[in-house]
Amino acid sequence: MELDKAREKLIVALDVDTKEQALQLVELLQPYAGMFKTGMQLFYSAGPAVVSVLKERGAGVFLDLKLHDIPNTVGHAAAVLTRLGVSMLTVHAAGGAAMMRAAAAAAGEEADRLKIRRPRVLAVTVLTSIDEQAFNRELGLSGTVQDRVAAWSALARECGLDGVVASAREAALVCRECGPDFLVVTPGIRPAGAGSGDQRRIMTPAAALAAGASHLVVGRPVTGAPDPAAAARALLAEMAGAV
Ligand SMILES: O=C(O)c1cc(=O)[nH]c(=O)n1[C@@H]1O[C@H](COP(=O)(O)O)[C@@H](O)[C@H]1O
Repeated sequence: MELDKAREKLIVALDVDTKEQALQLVELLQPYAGMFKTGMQLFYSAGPAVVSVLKERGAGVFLDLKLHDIPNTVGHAAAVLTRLGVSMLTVHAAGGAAMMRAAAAAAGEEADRLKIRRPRVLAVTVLTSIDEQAFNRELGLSGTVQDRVAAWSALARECGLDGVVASAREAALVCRECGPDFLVVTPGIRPAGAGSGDQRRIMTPAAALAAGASHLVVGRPVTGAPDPAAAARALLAEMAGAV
């Protein structure tokens, strides 16, 4: 794969407290990443304005707030977030079909009203920090993680969502279930030898792409490295060599 194509697939998670820290990372990492993810930590601390600041730098923004509430609340929240002009946003598949439909519809309607590009709405399936044991014993869900991810992916697609967030271990299954245009965004990426931290269902960048992941979300292995730019460069080189 060409480096440019690999870059489009790399999303760096800006899990920091301040706008200044986020901008410092963007400056270092923009040559290597196609998009930057603003999650709860940065958004709750720096506020919605941080999205505009990132966009001014030319960065595509993946706004990962994992909405999970009743359909009416999630629909209105998705409309508000659409106004920020983000490229992607997330809801939890566990919120159910009506909630996912409300999010997709509201994002589409608001984008049409403002004549802006509709953000891609993604369903978070089973968090990558959950292993089979926690899935069965703590969440009280029966069956396997793979089956749950496949079922929630199919439901998300039926509800008009653009893709899912899942571990790369389920990427091939989701591609088979939902087709090549459905996005499979995979966190829990760890280069060989990197510490897994709180992640449980992990994969290397090359293996994730080979399994069919459309985008890789990477945080600490890059942002926590002594030289984040060098870590991102190495990761991108591994991705480019993968398929
Ligand atoms: O929605 C997400 O992005 C997400 C879903 C998931 O199942 N697991 C997961 O780790 N994430 C996010 O992906 C990023 C992973 O960060 P690192 O573990 O530092 O690479 C974090 O920002 C998480 O919030």
